Amino acid sequence: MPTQKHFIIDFDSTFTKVEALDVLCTICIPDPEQRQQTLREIQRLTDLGMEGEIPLTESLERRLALLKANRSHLAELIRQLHGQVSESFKHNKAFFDRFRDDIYIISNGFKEFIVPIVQELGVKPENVFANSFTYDADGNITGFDRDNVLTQNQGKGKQIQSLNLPGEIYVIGDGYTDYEIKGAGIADKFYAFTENVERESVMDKADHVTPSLDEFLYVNNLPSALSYPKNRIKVLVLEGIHDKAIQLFKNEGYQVEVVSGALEEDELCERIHNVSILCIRSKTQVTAKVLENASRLMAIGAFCIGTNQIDLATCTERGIIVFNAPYSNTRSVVELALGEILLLSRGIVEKSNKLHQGIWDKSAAGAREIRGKKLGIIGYGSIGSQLSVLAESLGMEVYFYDIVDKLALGNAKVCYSLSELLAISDIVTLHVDGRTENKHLIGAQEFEKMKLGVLFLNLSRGHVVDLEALTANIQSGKIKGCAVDVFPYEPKNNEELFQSELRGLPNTLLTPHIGGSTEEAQENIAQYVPSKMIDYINTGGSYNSVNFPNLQLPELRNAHRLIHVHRNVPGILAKINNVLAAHNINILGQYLKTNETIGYVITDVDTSYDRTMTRELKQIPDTIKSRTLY
Ligand SMILES: NC(=O)c1ccc[n+]([C@@H]2O[C@H](COP(=O)([O-])OP(=O)(O)OC[C@H]3O[C@@H](n4cnc5c(N)ncnc54)[C@H](O)[C@@H]3O)[C@@H](O)[C@H]2O)c1
Ligand SMILES: O=C(O)CC[C@@H](O)C(=O)O
Repeated sequence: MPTQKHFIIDFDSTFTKVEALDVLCTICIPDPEQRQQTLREIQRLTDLGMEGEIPLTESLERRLALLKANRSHLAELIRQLHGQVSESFKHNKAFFDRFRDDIYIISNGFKEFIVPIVQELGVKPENVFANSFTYDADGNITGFDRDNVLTQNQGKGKQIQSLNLPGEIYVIGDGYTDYEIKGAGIADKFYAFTENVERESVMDKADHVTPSLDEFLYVNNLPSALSYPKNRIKVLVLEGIHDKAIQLFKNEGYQVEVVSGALEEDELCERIHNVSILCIRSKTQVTAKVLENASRLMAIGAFCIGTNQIDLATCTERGIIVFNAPYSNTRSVVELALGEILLLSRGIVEKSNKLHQGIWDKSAAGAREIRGKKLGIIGYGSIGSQLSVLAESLGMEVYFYDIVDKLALGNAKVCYSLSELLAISDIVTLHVDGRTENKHLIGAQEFEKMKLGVLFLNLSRGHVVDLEALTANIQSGKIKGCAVDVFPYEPKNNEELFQSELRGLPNTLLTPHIGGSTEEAQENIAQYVPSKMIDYINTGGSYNSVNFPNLQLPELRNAHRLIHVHRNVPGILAKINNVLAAHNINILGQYLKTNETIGYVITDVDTSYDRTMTRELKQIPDTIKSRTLY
């Protein structure tokens, strides 16, 4: 017969996100300034009591004296506390139902407000042990019932002892008085609960730090609302990604580690072992070697457009999904390109540099309007085509070349070869993607084909242009003005020196890969990419991923979802269904999509089944990854 388990749960900052007396303070002190002052003092006294610095009775006495609360305030307090139950408690109602008889709330708070709140999750009122207020004739709260054992030193332990509970006792709480129960040898295990507050002195003493009730249930093999505790999902965020992304991951309950710059291959290999989600921009190279070290990696987010820095083929073979932000910074790049075209046409770099040296060079020589000039766009994708529209609206004549048939927007004219475009354009601007075949797409021969005095821009990828040839053509005067935002090697952070043959060349605008670096774009990206990754973790949805077959999935309701990624070989779907049939499992919905490398099958099933089935799914030959969601 399994040993009976009893669960002792603290109330303030554990069952609820807040300390009830803090909330009471905001209700019963009307003057804002006095309220703030009192609140600060109350919080200080709470911490002193919770960390074991002063006796809890003293902390309680001093807080109540400051509050000057009345019985009439309690209804509003209870109303507000109803909305403050800890998230992981709320979604684990099934645990509270199943262990109704074995769950106890033992708190140094007050029964008057604890009972109505914990009853919401089905805790029995007779299993709540807490203090009670004392009142005067006008209903003012004067103190607390001194005969209650909870007012004594080690009161919680004494209370539990008096219950004579057979079996194992587990305590979950955030305060020193919760640890004391275990310290006095009355409980078997103490779990420091950190979903709402983290107290080092309490965490140090815990058998296990539990950032949520899900984690507690997971480590104790108890029924949980989630298939996997979110706090076990580690996110590594590199390259100065916008804070909004970090916040979104934290809100989900993930553990987030942030590094401001990029990491070299060996460093990344070291740090990626326990990482489930990797977030990068354009600098970090995610190589096959990195991926070999990433046994837990589920998803990579490229917080940019380009994904050429990621070994996509290996990611796919390993069942690692990749997302990017294909449109979030398009407008920013287009605006920079346009601004640079205007500045270069007027020779503003030279003029500005000279004036900084005190040289007044007021002349129109070589300065041109962009109206009526021929703009040649190489790569007519999201950026190229948007630039085409804006450039036309400024009166430019637009030509474009793309290796794929593209619909010309407005009056833009298609060129059928790169040579044709190079020969016709007054300004050449590069907006191709970073595929390896595009290395040195523009070199000596291509510069040769351009007009004398051409303006040249590269805001796509560094390796697309042969820099030696570019330098020679700027020095010779063939290129009259040039703007470069991307380089074959880019510093990994703002501390590293930028070395390039382009430094110091005339009428050459150099920018540190900031085409997409506007606050608007970075914020958009930081919203878009995490939302895709979180959706993939929570539902299996792969819509708009770079390398997975794209599946948009219905919400999971009263079902478990089996996610299976496998090599794209014949017969896997049949094998999955054979396993399910052998276990007599009812399929509620099934979705399959494949690409050249992998198949992606999602199966929603009834929730009661023999859990050994999931092991059998993993053992199907050619399985890459398999997980269950609920
Ligand atoms: N500087 C920055 O900060 C910044 C910001 C965003 C994007 N980018 C880069 O800009 C480039 C374009 O981005 P996008 O969103 O428009 O990409 P996109 O994929 O929408 O468009 C790229 C286009 O280039 C075409 N193409 C590829 N190779 C070609 C070739 N050899 N000749 C002609 N056409 C070719 C493709 O067919 C496609 O139409 C990418 O390299 C991206 O990484 C840079
Ligand atoms: O922000 C970055 O690092 C890259 C920006 C840009 O090159 C992109 O691919 O979106």
